[in-house]
Amino acid sequence: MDVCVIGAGYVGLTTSTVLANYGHQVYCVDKQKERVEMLRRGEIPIYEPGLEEMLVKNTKKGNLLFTTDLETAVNKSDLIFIAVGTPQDNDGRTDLRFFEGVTNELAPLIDTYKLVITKSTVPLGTNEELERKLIEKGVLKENFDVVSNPEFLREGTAIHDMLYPDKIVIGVKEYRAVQTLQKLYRFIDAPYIVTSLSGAEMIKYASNAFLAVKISFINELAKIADVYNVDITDVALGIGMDPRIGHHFLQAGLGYGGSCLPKDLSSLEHQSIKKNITPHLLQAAQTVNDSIIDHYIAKLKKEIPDYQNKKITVWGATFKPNTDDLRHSQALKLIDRLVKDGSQIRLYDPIVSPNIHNTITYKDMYDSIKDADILIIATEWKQFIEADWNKVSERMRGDIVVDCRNCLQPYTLKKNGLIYLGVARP
Ligand SMILES: NC(=O)C1=CN([C@@H]2O[C@H](COP(=O)(O)OP(=O)(O)OC[C@H]3O[C@@H](n4cnc5c(N)ncnc54)[C@H](O)[C@@H]3O)[C@@H](O)[C@H]2O)C=CC1
Ligand SMILES: O=C(O)[C@H]1O[C@H](OP(=O)(O)OP(=O)(O)OC[C@H]2O[C@@H](n3ccc(=O)[nH]c3=O)[C@H](O)[C@@H]2O)[C@H](O)[C@@H](O)[C@@H]1O
Repeated sequence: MDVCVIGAGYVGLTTSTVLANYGHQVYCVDKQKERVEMLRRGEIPIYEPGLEEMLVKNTKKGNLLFTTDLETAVNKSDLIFIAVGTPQDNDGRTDLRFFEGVTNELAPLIDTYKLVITKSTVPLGTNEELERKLIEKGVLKENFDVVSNPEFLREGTAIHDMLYPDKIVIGVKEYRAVQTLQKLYRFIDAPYIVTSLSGAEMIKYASNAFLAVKISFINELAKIADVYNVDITDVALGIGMDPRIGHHFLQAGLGYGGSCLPKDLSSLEHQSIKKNITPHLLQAAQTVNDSIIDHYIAKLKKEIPDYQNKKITVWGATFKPNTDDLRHSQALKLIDRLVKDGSQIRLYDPIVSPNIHNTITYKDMYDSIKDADILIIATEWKQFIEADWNKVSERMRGDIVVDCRNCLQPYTLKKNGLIYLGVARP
């Protein structure tokens, strides 16, 4: 099938590459000229394991073309995916600027039948509104169907998640659209959940909200466990054995960040308030997440009252491992807070070198800890979990390692003469 994908971000690039890899002809459109030129050269603007190789292979085969020319891409395609960003505005609502921009650009280009598929995460009612606007702008009703097909991939495992999803959610008004999508996704073996346009929109928000609530739940329990000298990892293991609870998303730590969980939870909160429903649980999850940095700074202060005068090294800047995404990174929030308190920070991250006031970034992990008094692990990259702790101990001046992600083995550190401070791990 001939497919146009609008937006060459994490979702647009993964969708385009996977569809091209399984035999479809894909035109991936982005309005950023430099990004398109980079992609044409086979360079990828994001870090996503495995994506570059698959992208380059399909670009060379001619299955995957990058362009800024929306008109040609739409003319050549039967299916149009919208995968542009839907960020958070200053009040925490969804900023639909890019999505509405696409609606306006698409309307004059649709003069034969197209399936318009929304991959972007959009508030309830947005796809109904998209249909209404296209008709209002002169597109004939018989020339298109709108489909809501939200994406559930995680950064860092995007290709795997797209190829092996636990379900494919399709919100439709016309059943014929379901058959077309089943043909498109014939290489994916997953159950289909077919629902209304807003039903699909809500499944997406509900998923991210549930994950955020689950993380805040374990983080709140970690605070309680800490004061009772209980190891929170034992508690997570214990409750996770119950299949009704499950082990996933029970890792206590610095809290959730990234480009989606925080913004989608906040958006759902606003969508709810707009209809006069107070979303107590959603608000509580955000309150817990917002409190974590302060909580652990207070803990650090208790252990080391003059921590501002110490040499602190932070390992990890991205919002989680295996991505270069710094959006809403809790690690960056922690660094920001330490800098505000007067500390000079030395930072090492395996992928990014962000330019942060009063922070020196290092290219080598072990150089970054030379003469450090305190080492803080803010993101659980594999390199940190597998670090040579004897070397760390020799390089550091002090002996304190703060594991904000509970990703290290306390015993290994203690064996190497280091003091381990985890999250509720006595
Ligand atoms: N990042 C992720 O892991 C996931 C994101 N989502 C959702 O997917 C959507 C996209 O997210 P990301 O890929 O992270 O976004 P992104 O911000 O990384 O990329 C969006 C791209 O769209 C382009 N764009 C904006 N307006 C355009 C226009 N009018 N024409 C052509 N290109 C345009 C931008 O230049 C940018 O390259 C969001 O709604 C997000 O909530 C859903 C699941 C996973
Ligand atoms: O809508 C989206 O964009 C995506 O948002 C999340 O994916 P992602 O943001 O890539 O990252 P996650 O793996 O969900 O992690 C989110 C945050 O939660 C934190 N986390 C995760 C799990 C856990 O147990 N504890 C915890 O603190 C991570 O460190 C990270 O900061 C969802 O997991 C995806 O299903 C969804 O498609």
